[in-house]
Amino acid sequence: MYHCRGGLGFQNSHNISHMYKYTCGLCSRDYIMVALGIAWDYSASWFGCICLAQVSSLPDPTSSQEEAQSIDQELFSTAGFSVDQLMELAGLSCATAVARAFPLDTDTTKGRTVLVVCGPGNNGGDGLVCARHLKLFGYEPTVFYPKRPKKPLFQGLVTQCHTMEISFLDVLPQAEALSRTFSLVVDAIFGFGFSGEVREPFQSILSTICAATIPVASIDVPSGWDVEIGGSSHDLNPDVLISLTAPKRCTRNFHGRLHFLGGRFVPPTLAQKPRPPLSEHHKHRALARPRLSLQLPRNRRRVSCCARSEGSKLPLMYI
Ligand SMILES: NC(=O)C1=CN([C@@H]2O[C@H](COP(=O)(O)OP(=O)(O)OC[C@H]3O[C@@H](n4cnc5c(N)ncnc54)[C@H](OP(=O)(O)O)[C@@H]3O)[C@@H](O)[C@H]2O)[C@H](O)CC1
Ligand SMILES: [K+]
Repeated sequence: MYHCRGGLGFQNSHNISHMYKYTCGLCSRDYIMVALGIAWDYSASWFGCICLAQVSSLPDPTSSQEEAQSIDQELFSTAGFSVDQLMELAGLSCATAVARAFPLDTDTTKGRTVLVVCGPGNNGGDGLVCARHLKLFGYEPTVFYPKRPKKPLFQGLVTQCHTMEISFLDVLPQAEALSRTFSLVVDAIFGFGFSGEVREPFQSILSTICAATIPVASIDVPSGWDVEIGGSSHDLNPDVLISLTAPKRCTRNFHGRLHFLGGRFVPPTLAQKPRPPLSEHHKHRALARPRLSLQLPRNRRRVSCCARSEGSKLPLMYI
C-alpha cells in the first residue's frame, strides 16, 4: 500500500491518467501522483506511480465548527478558564495583529481611524476588547454594536470602552462615507457560532462593509462565511484574518494578504488531545489524521513562525 513518504508506490485506480490527486488512505494527506512507465495490467488498472509533488505535506491544521466549539467548551470546563479571560487574550491578539498589519504612521494621523463592527456573540466581545487595546496602541477606534446582549460580561466591556473614550455609532454610515471616515474595518460580527443565512440587521451591515473600499480585518472567521466551506464572491473578502486557537476549515478559502493565529490560551495537554465527538462527515478523516495544530505559546517570544495555513498556502503568523 502506498503511504505518504514519497517514492515509488502502487495505486489501484480505474482512472488511468498521467496526473491525478491521491489522498493517502492512512494519513489523509494529498499528493499529486504522476503515472510512470507502462501500466502492466489495464483490466485491473494497477500501475506504478511516483509522488512528484506533495500537495500538502503538513497535517491538516484547520478545525471544523464542531471541533472549535468542543475546544472552547473544554477550555471553560476542564481547563478552568473563564470566558472573559479568554476574550481578553483573544482581543489583545487581534489588536496586536491589526497593529502589525496596519502600522501607524507616526508623522500623520493617517490610518488611525478604525471602525470595529461587533456582533451579538463572543466574537463581538473579542471586538470590544480589540477596540480597547487599539486605543491603547494609539489608534482611534469607533465601535458599531447594533445588537447588544444583556449579559454583565458584554455590558462591562461596553463600559470599559466608554471609559477609554471610544465612541459608539448609532447608525452605520453608507459605504462611501464609511470609506472616507475610516481607514479600516475590524469585522467582529460572527465567529464559529454563525450558521445559516445571515439575518438582519447583519445582512445590510455586511453589504455596506463589502461595498466600502477600505480594508477589512476579520476576527476568527470572515463574517457571513460558512465556517466549514467559506464564502462566495459576493461575500466579505478580508485583507487580514486573525484565526483564534486554530484556523477554521473555511480559512482554506482565505486569499487575503495576512493570516494570523492568535489566542495564547490552549494548554499543551489540551492541544495534543484527540477531539471527539466529530460529525460523521469528518470521522473517517479524523481517525487517520494527525492532531490539529492548535496555538501553542511555548518558546514563542518571537512574533511570527513559519507554519502555513493549508489551502491558502499563506504563511500563518503566530501572535
Ligand atoms: N476558544 C476560542 O477560540 C475562543 C473564541 N472566542 C470567540 O468566540 C467566538 C465564538 O463565539 P459564539 O458566541 O459561540 O459565536 P459568535 O460570536 O459567532 O456569535 C453567535 C451568535 O450570532 C448570531 N447568529 C448566528 N447565526 C446567525 C445568522 N445566520 N444571522 C444572524 N445572526 C446569527 C446568534 O445570535 P442571536 O442573538 O441571533 O441568537 C448567535 O448566538 C469565536 O469565533 C471567537 O471569536 C472567545 O472570545 C474566547 C475563546
Ligand atoms: K468575524
